[in-house]
Amino acid sequence: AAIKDLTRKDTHKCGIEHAAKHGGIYFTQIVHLNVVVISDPHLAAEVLDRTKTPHMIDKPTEPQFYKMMDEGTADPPTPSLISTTNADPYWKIVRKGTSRAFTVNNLRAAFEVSRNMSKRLVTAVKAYGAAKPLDLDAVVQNQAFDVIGEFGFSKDYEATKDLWKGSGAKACMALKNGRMLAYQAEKHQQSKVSLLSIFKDLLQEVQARGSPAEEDNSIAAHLMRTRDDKGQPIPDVRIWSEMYLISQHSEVEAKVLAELESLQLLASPQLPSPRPLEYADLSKLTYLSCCIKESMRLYPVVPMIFRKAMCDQRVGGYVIPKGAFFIVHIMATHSTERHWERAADFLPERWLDPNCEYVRPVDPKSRYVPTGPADIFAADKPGNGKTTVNSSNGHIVADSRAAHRQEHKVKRWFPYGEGNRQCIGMPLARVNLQASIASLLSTFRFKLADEMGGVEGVRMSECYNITLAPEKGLMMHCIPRANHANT
Ligand code: HEM
Repeated sequence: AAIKDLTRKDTHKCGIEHAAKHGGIYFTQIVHLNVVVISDPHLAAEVLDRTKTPHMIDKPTEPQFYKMMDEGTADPPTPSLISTTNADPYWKIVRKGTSRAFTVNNLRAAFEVSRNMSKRLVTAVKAYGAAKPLDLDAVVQNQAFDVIGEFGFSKDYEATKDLWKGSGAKACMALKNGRMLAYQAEKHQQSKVSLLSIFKDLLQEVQARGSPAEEDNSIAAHLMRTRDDKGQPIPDVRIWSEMYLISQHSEVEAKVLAELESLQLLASPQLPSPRPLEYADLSKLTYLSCCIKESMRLYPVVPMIFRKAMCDQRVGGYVIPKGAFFIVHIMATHSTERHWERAADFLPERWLDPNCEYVRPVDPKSRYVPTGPADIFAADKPGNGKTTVNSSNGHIVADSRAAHRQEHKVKRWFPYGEGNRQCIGMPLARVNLQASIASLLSTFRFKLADEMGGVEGVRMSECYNITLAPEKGLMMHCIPRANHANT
């Protein structure tokens, strides 16, 4: 069944279906790989535990996991920041260097870039008109591509200017296609060549600029400044779900609009040009922020992440042998009935509770208890998760961290991952999501195109290519609010 699952375009849904049947941890075999799939938040926390991951659990290097990504970004294929192992000293150096670009101080600059690119997108979508449906998934990716290009590398790709024919839009498309998995290998091969040339050109351009100025805070500048331990320089992201979900829930949309209107940010026939969005507005858009979190719960952009056991592991009372793989199934964790009330429903209000992202500590049901069928590796099963294996001598030792975790908050929502490999671009992604969605929603009303086949059709078109997206785009009519009453 696992091979059949793997060739499904919506292979992410298999993990959700199996988790519903087998629970928060189950074993499967994918080709010849032993894989443990996890969707219980406590067990996910154990696997992604920052103190454990550096040496006991690491990124897998087997070609089944990141080959496509590494091939598309370097020739010869080289592990990128996302696929390097913790054990590789290069990862630590690049992570440290790159993270300097994402400081809180730099977020204002990120907001400026995001606002400018959102403005451009609004202009391009207006010019396109409301009569023909537009692939909203593609155009918001163009916006994100421009933001990352400008904020990260001081490079304006202009993907948001000419949404389809421009060189930036083509580069963005190559990036999208470059992620294609095994069942679309041919498409991936075609994109690989163009993808490689995009990265090569960008690198040449950045190098040709010479040493970055002191005030230059871009990712490129920080990478150029980064040195390894010998003092040598180092060798040579989407938001479709939010727009869709908000547009499908009129009561939610009404609340978002009321929030935008209260801040004079909503376009209408009476106010065709509302005031521009400011950085300070982001923290006031509370309900919009709830909508974004709820969308990322139901449609996490990265539905699963991968790890490998570097030595025997004890997870949730099971002994997982060295060499086994973990899939931490973010999407299944986000949608399990065991941990979420009305898990399948889009309910932004739940996020008004500041503790919504954590497992309810008082709920005894929320603690994972190992049961029969998933007990594949149960050579030793104390069932309390309070022990672990010492990596240096292989001895089982008391795990004070696990006990500590039980008393502290465990996340049931982690769309950006968790632990030492958590998404480094999270601060930028958060600002850009809020700014771009606020800009689009304040200007347009969105209507799902008939060809999408309604809510059911959208659900059926979900496609997993490392990230999650509707297979043939998200076709929507974008109707300017300035021409129509906001009803
Ligand atoms: C909505 C937007 C985004 C989501 C949901 C997202 C999600 C994720 C997740 C789940 C991981 C962890 C992978 C793992 O643990 O195996 C990750 C890693 C990463 N992300 Fe993002 N990401 C987003 C945007 C961005 C942006 C805008 C950037 C950069 C400009 C970025 C750069 C990275 C990098 C470099 C890593 C690897 C970090 C490492 O392994 O040390 N991401 N992302």
